[in-house]
Formats: sequence, C-alpha cells, structure tokens
Amino acid sequence: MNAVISLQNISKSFGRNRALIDVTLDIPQGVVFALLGENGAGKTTMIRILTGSLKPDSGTASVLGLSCLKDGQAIRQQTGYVSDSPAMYEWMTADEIGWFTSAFYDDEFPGRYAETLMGFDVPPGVKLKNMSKGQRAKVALALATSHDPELLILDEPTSGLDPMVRRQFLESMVDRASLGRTVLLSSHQINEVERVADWIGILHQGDLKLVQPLQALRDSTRVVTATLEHGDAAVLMPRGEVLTEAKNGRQMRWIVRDLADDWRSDYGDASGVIKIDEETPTLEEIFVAVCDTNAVRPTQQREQVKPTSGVSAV
Ligand SMILES: Nc1ncnc2c1ncn2[C@@H]1O[C@H](COP(=O)(O)OP(=O)(O)OP(=O)(O)O)[C@@H](O)[C@H]1O
Repeated sequence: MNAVISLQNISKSFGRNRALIDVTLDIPQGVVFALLGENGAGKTTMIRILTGSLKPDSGTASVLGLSCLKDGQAIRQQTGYVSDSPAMYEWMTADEIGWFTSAFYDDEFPGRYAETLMGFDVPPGVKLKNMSKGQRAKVALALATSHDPELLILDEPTSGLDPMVRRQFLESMVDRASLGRTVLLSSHQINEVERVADWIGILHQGDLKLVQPLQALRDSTRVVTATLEHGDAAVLMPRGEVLTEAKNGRQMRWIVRDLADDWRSDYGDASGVIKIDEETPTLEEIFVAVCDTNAVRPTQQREQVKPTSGVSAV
C-alpha cells in the first residue's frame, strides 16, 4: 500500500490525560478518509501531530513520505489544512487574503481561488471580520484547496456551513479523491460522512478502535435481532465479535462483526427463539457500538453463550 499518511505507535499525553494511545495507521493515496470520534477522542491531537505543530511523546509520523517532526514546513507547503478554528487576517477582504496567500504557491492559485469563492457565493470585497461564520469557513476552505494539494486535512470542515454548501463541499472531496488526491477529514457528522468516505477510522478515548474501508465495514458488520418465546428465555449470542447487545421485552438485538456463515444453525426449535433476522447497520449504529463502553467484550462471549445463563440488557 502506498501510504500518504503513516503513523507508527504514536502516543501523546497532556499531563495525565492520554490523548492518543499507541496509534498505528496507514492511509492510502486517493481516498477520502473520515476520522470519527466523540468530543475529546483525540482527533485534533492526531491532526496537529500530522501537520507538525505538535510533537508526539513516542512513535513516528510521516506525511507524503516526509517526517512530521522534521519537515513540518515542507508538509505544510504540500498539503491543505483547515483547523477547527481557522485563524485568518480579519482586516483583509476575501480577495486580499487570497492575493496574500498566493505568494506562497504556484501561478494557478489565484484563478482556482477566485473560482472556488464564486462557487461558494462568497463576496470577494468584504472584510473577514464582517463575514458570517459560514462565509469565513468557505474562505478558509478556498485558501486550503486552491494550490490543489496532494493531501487535504480538514478538522470538522462542514461546521458552520449550510446544508446545500455542505453537500457541494463533500461531493467535491469525492472528486478530489477520484483524481488521486487524498482527503483526511475529522467529523461528528456521521450521516454526511457515510455518503462520501471510502475509509473510516474510529477513535475512542485516544484509542484507534477501528480502521477499515467503509464498504468492507458494512459487509462485515450485521445487526441480528431475535424474538424470544418469552422475556426471560436464555439465548445464545450470535457467533462472531459481538459489539453490543440490547434487550427490549422479548426482543434481543446484537451488532456483530464477522458473523459466522452458519450462525442461523444455532437457533433451531429448542433455542427459545421464534424469529431471527439479520440486516446491515448504519455507520452511526456501528460508531455507537464501537464507542459504547458498556459493550460486550469478545472474551465474555463464549462464557455467556451457555443456554443456562441469562442475557443482561445493556
Ligand atoms: N493543549 C492541550 N492541553 C491539555 N489537554 C489537551 C490539549 N489538547 C488536547 N487536550 C486534551 O486531549 C484530549 C483530546 O483532545 P482533542 O482536541 O484531540 O479531541 P477531539 O477528538 O478533537 O475533540 P473535539 O471533537 O471535541 O474537537 C482531550 O481530553 C483534550 O482535553
């Protein structure tokens, strides 16, 4: 795999707070990679390490083959980056800041910038301090993309944008990836991300719990629901990696990764189950299951499959 971003055993703490714990990750070229995580999961910390603005406690990180520690300047030149709170010269107009920024890039920057601003419907002559939050976000995005970077890193890129522009913007990320460019975006907007991401990474309390192409994640994760004969019937868990289990009256519901092919054979006439179904979960359901601290752990599973044991509700 040709990795555009590579993290090897990265850890970072702030005092006693472990923001990233032994994170290893390779992101291939030409994909939209969505980094998902709850508030405080470590997304911004990871992005700051990638852009060379924060030093990890241990581990190595590279971007486009350059060391994040030593080559921060070169990385910033070859990537586009929008932070979750972009700092810009407030007294400049959108036009002026574009002109100022173009000095750092190639001759095509001004044309691309003007085109992007026009596409976003941003008034070029208005000072940034007099713009709405959404207009400022659009200027920051235009500045980050107009040198057509190999890699675009976006921390919560669509916050502050209205739904139409969010859609337009996310679709343009797919276009970038189809041209071989790579996009890393962190987001809370799981439903939006699901439409555009090729790869998903889920951070939970500094721990990178899951990294997978979205389609493979969908194919390997199932929701299994079982209707029981009566509410206190003991029932086997589906064979596979059970992420969560929930009980509601006579209905059991599990989210399971790598469900065994012949799992239905466990639910014959004497199983206490009168109906069983399987469906594909949404990305949001998978996210909640992976980040659910009450989730059933795989080591518990075989102990709990004994028909004599009850099943606890989550
Ligand atoms: N400069 C800092 N000093 C002290 N603690 C920090 C610092 N930066 C981050 N942290 C802590 O590290 C943890 C991870 O923070 P981070 O900003 O990376 O999370 P995040 O996933 O980006 O969250 P959010 O979605 O809320 O922006 C949090 O507990 C945060 O309080």
